[in-house]
Amino acid sequence: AEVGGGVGEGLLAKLRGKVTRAESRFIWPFFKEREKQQPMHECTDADEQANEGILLHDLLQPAGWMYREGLEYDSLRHIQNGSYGDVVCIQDRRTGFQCAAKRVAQRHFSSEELSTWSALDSPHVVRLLGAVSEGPNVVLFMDLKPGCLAQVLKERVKLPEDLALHYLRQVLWALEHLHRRLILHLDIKADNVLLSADGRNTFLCDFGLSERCDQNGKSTRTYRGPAFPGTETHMAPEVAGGDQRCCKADVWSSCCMLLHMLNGCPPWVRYYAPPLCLKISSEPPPLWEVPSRCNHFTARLLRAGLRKDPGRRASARELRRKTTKALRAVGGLNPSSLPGSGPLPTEA
Ligand SMILES: Oc1ccc(F)cc1Nc1nc(-c2ccncc2)cs1
Repeated sequence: AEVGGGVGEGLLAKLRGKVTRAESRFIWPFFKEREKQQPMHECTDADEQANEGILLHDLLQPAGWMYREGLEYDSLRHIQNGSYGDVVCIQDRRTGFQCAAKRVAQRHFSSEELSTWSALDSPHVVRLLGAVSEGPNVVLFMDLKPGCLAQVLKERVKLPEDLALHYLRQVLWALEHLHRRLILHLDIKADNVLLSADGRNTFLCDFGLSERCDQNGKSTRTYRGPAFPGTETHMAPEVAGGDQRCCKADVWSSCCMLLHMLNGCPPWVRYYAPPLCLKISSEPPPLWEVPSRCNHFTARLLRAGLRKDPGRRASARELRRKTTKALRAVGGLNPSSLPGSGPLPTEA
C-alpha cells in the first residue's frame, strides 16, 4: 500500500483474495479517478509502482498486493487489436491460469469499459476477470476464448446463411441483455464476437466504446467529439451524422455484421471509397448488399434492422425474433455448417 496511493490498503488488501461483485462496486471510483487524471500527467515513481486494481478470478493471484507483467504474470502471445489496445494471452505465474488481457493507455481508458462490463452476466458475453493499473496504463483481463468470428471469416470468407443467422441470433441475445441494463456496446463487429471451441456459441467482448443509456435507449454521454472511434463500415446513419447514439445503433451494426458474414465483406466498401460516413448518412440503407440467394425472411429482418430512422428501426428483441423466424425458414442450423466441421475451402 505504501506505493499504492489513491485508495490505500482497502483496495490493495482486496487484491489478496477474491473480491465479490458486490464489493467491486467500491473499486470503480478508483478507476474513474485515474480516468480523470490529466493525460499530460507525468508518471511519478509512485505511479510507476501503482498497481491497484481488482481481480475477480481466484486463479489470478497477486503477490504482495501486486500484479505485474513479468513478475506475477507473463504475456505469452499477441492475439489481436482490441479497442484502444492490443490483446494478448497471459499466464499467471503461480497458477498457470491463462486468460486474455488488454493494456489500455491512461488517456484512452474509459471506466465505462469496467463499470458496464462488470454489471453483465450473460452466457453470450465474455466474463471480465479484473483490471489493474500499471503505471500510465490500465490492464483489463477477460476469459480467453478459443475462436473469433473475424478469424473464421478470414478463413472461410463467407458463411452459409444458417450459420450466419445462428450467430446473429446469439449476438442479438447479448444485445437484449445489454440494452435491458441500459448499456450500449457501440462497436458490434466480427472482431468483437468470440467463439466456443465447437463454434456453436458466441461471446460478445470489448466494451471499450460502450456507453450507458437512459430508459429511451439514448446515450447519456454528451457529444464525444468529431471522430467516432467505432468501425466505419458498421456505423449507423445517426452516428455517422454526429447525432446522439442510442441502442438502435447496435442493431444497425449487427445487420452490417450479418452482411459481412453473408457477403464475405462489410457493406459499402464494394461501392464507395472512404470516408464512408458522409455516404452512410446521405445514401439509402445498403439493402442492395442483401444476397439474392437469401431467404426472404432474412431479407425482411435486414430491412427491419437497417432502417435509417432509429425510431422506426427494430429493437434487439424484435430483430432477434425475426432472426429466429429466418433461421427456422432455412431449416435451422445444419451442424455441417459449423466451422472446423469439414475441409476449408483452401483444403478442398
Ligand atoms: O476489451 C478487452 C478487454 C480485455 C481483453 F482481454 C480483451 C478485450 N478486447 C478484445 N479481446 C478480443 C479477443 C480476446 C481473445 N481472443 C480473441 C479476441 C478481441 S477484442
